[in-house]
Amino acid sequence: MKAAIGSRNPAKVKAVEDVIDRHLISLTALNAESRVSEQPFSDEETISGAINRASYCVEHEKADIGIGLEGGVVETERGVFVCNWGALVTKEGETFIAGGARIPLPSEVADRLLQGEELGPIMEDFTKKNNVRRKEGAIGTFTNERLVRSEMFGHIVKMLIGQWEYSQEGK
Ligand SMILES: O=P(O)(O)OP(=O)(O)OP(=O)(O)OC[C@H]1O[C@@H](n2cnc3c(O)ncnc32)[C@H](O)[C@@H]1O
Ligand SMILES: [Mg+2]
Repeated sequence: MKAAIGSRNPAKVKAVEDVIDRHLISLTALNAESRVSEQPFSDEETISGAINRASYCVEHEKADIGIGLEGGVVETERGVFVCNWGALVTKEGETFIAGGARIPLPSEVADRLLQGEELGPIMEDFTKKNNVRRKEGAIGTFTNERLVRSEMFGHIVKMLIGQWEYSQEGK
């Protein structure tokens, strides 16, 4: 069984490596097109990005299962929240989706997002650290690293693989 993850971001690749059984499933990581904005601004756009990445893996990498993980933000009456979505697409054409933990962003960060900046660079400025998005992520920074980006994506991957396994039972 061949799986592919549609990103080379270590926070995303680690999430999949931590969950799948590498004895049963081989894993390739590739930069898949999300075909949404660099900074998705709604659940729907973020879900589309995740599905597009997962489908790209099945089409271009001939994977049995493609996994797409996408980060975005959503504007609510209680502020701008980080949102994260994952999709698993099978070569048979089934699609499973799952959403991740979300927290509100501080107003300094939210204001810059609303002015059109991307969360990745904003986080580097805010923390004075490089590559936050490839490491702890915004979710890690603002939870005092009690929940880092790879673990948050790991929850999503568990929910994706679990739904796919459940659908296989009795087949
Ligand atoms: O290489 P890819 O897979 O694209 O990984 P990415 O870090 O760019 O992640 P996404 O494209 O899924 O995220 C969309 C945007 O939101 C930013 N972003 C999302 N979550 C973040 C986080 O937890 N910390 C920092 N930046 C984040 C990211 O830098 C992008 O600008
Ligand atoms: Mg990106």
